[in-house]
Amino acid sequence: MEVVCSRLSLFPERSYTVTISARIVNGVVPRVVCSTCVAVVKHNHRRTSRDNSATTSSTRTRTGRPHTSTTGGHARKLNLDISPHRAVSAVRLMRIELGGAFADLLNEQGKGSGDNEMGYVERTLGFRTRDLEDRDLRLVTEIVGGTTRWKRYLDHLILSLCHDQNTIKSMEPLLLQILRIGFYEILKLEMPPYAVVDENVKLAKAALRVGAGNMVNALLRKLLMLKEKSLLPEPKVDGDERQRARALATIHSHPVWMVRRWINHLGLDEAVKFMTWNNTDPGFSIRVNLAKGFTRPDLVGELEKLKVPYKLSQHLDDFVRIRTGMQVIIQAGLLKNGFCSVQDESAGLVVRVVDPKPGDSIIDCCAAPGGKTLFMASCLNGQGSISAVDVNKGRLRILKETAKLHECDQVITTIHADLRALDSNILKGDKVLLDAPCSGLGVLSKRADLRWNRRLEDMEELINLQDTLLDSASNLVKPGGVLIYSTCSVDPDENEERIAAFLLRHPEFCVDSADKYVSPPFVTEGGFYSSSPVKHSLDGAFAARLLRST
Ligand SMILES: C[S@@+](CC[C@H](N)C(=O)[O-])C[C@H]1O[C@@H](n2cnc3c(N)ncnc32)[C@H](O)[C@@H]1O
Repeated sequence: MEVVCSRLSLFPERSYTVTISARIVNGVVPRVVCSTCVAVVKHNHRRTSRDNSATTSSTRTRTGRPHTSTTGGHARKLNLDISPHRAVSAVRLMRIELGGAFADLLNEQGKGSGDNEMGYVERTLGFRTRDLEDRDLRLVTEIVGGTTRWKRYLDHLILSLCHDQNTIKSMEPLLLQILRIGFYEILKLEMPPYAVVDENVKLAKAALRVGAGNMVNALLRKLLMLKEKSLLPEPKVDGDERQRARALATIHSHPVWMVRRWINHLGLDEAVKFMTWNNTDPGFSIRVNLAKGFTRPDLVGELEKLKVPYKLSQHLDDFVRIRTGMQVIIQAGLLKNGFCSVQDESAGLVVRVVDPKPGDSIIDCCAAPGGKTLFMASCLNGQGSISAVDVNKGRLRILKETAKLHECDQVITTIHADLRALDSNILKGDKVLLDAPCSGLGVLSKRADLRWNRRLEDMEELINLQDTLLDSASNLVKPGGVLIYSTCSVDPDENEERIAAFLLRHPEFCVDSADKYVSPPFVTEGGFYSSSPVKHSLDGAFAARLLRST
């Protein structure tokens, strides 16, 4: 029996196998929700059980478009009216929001995640638009990153502008993404407002139905009107500590628990500066690969040829900073050829704290995907060894392949193992780096969705793991050797507190100040390396050098 999904019309060209449990009464076919839409909805945790049940007799979507295609048929709809960057952004945002569920549905078509973006658009939105140009790609990156970061704030405004407070909860996932894109473009990007309204209305009509387009039109116009009159419904920062944190969390679009934590650790002003940093578009640093004989002047020459603006790093000789032009660098093949890699200077400075020298035997305990391993290997100049340990086989494979590409594989041995189970009688090193799994709270500007995936409960779990891994890593250090503990977090519980607890358990270790390895602005009172987004305009990172006496 051909079944028509009455729910989301997200996947108009798919055919479905659906088990209908409702009975046909008086010849009326019950309205059904296809398994695909149910899966999407379930993963969004937004549906009530009422929505998943068969209710009425309609057999068409609200556009009147059947939600099935003729079996095996691929009637392509070409819609050149739709701006491709918005269509791609909406699909990417669906993938971020619905995670594995949505990606799996896309892959069900037998096409992996490497498939091109327009294929995704076609399968999920139901039409083809023109291919992305470089400018579109830049816009996709900007819109997807920005909309993801500002999600809490955008949802607050969408909710405030809807008459019914439940509207946002029951809203179709795709409609919500289109609204967020429109709100973000109007509020945070300097885009011509009426074009934004027009384009997002067209997208909603083509991908969903006319009614969805009308809703987008009404809400975006209302937003424009309120913005022009400076009447946006902003939360007020007053009340008790919790209420103030809630308001700040909405204004700066972060989870409440993070805001409370930062106000405690940093004070209000610094916490606000930190959130502002997390919401800015990150620049990137590029490290040249000396192991391949490619030098910073070589990279500068290439960037000038490609007309990519750059600045030389003030902290590291092998690094340059760029704000734009990453696509151009990728297309020129500079990364694919192994001439350079993307690495934040904050991570490069951790390697400076390790201080790898030709002849060293180094163990990198949590090595994959290998950013620090490769930088350390390039410092060895072909002499010495790095044992790169990681529990994640896939990520370790990437490390191995990249090491080959970077021509520094001769000094690297990969070891697929859980550090906690590694035999310390077999493996010992002069320098042991533990770049521990952490909350990543120092890299929130680069990883737009991370703030929404981390929970307060994760912190305790991570702290316990960090303690256990520190104990295991310490067993691998030769007497007279050094243990370096690092994170990409700015949270004292994951940094200074872990070292203090470790030193109590291990009196055979003492702190070796980082001031011999990095410049004074990066050295804390306790002798640790710490980079701060607010102070140094770099990602947040931490490293402690601990000398073993016996
Ligand atoms: C912060 S990442 C390391 C990043 C890496 N050092 C770099 O610079 O590219 C943490 C790594 O720890 C690994 N890991 C987590 N638990 C582990 C364990 N018990 N044993 C070994 N590796 C582990 C994860 O698989 C992950 O690759």
